[in-house]
Amino acid sequence: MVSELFDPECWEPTALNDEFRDITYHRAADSGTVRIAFDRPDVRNAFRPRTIDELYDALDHAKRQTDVGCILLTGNGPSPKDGGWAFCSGGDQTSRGEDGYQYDGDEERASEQGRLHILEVQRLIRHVPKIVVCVVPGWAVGGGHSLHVVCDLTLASEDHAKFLQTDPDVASYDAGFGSAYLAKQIGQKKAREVFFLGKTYSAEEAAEMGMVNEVVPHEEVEETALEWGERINAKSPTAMRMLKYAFNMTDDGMVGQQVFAGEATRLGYMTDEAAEGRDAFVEGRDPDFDEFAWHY
Ligand SMILES: CC(C)(COP(=O)(O)OP(=O)(O)OC[C@H]1O[C@@H](n2cnc3c(N)ncnc32)[C@H](O)[C@@H]1OP(=O)(O)O)[C@@H](O)C(=O)NCCC(=O)NCCSC(=O)CCC(=O)c1ccccc1C(=O)O
Repeated sequence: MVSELFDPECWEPTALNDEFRDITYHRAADSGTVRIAFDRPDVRNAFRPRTIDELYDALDHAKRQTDVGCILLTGNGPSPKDGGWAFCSGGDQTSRGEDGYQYDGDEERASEQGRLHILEVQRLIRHVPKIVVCVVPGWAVGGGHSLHVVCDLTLASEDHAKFLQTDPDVASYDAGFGSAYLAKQIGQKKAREVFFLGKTYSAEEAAEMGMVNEVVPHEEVEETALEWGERINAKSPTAMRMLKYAFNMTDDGMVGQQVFAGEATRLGYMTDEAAEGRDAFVEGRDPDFDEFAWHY
């Protein structure tokens, strides 16, 4: 069993799925939605360096599927130990060494240095030209909380989802999206409360604060997520991509401008006008742009 909420009839394992140990990676049987899930339920889906490597690889693979418009990011469960549910409880504190999180005991990667590369995953979620939905079936804590913040949308289980920031308890601090971008979502006072008081919020409270889009009964979470995927996939890929980058741009500085502008350039390249510029160069003649309007 992948997860108690996982309906095997709706999903097919991707080619990469068998290579992964810490996550699972499926594609919807009849729509352009993929499901990437933390698969360490006995430790509330805490991530170690290997987990992050696999997550990055799955997201990067999903990015390159041109018939996929929606990525669901979730956590498998419940825990076989105590029945607890989690999306993700952040960095695995037992893997934490002096210079980051260690590949200890991971025979394939043991020689590498400590890592802090969940931020690379955050940036990929931010820039992937698809809509990323965080599907929260239980705890979203620490670095797991920050992941939900950076996703485009969040759907939460009414019964088990709980939101908590423990970063300062373990002397960690996500000073980027996890905190500053959270403040854009729920306001400065509330974001400071999340970090400085470390309260636990229910799914309903998180929705009222503006960091969760919708709360549904636990057993309906994945069904609803798949419905969201279908809604997303029915829309114009170009419009959705440009909108995502437009939403990002005001907070992402020059990188936000670069990503949006890159897509504008792609659209420009698709025109006859751009073809004339390219062809003129290749044919060794001056370009003739006379037939192209100076649009206003
Ligand atoms: C998540 C809890 C609130 C759940 O509480 P509860 O339901 O009572 O369950 P427990 O009995 O506590 O836990 C069950 C079981 O899981 C183990 N476990 C839980 N979380 C972790 C964890 N994060 N690491 C390791 N193990 C974990 C727990 O020990 C139990 O094991 P047993 O053997 O069964 O006893 C609660 O568990 C909790 O508070 N967990 C800790 C949450 C936490 O502090 N997370 C780390 C925050 S810091 C972080 O995430 C790093 C952020 C980060 O990645 C980053 C930030 C900035 C720059 C770079 C980076 C980066 O790249 O790393």
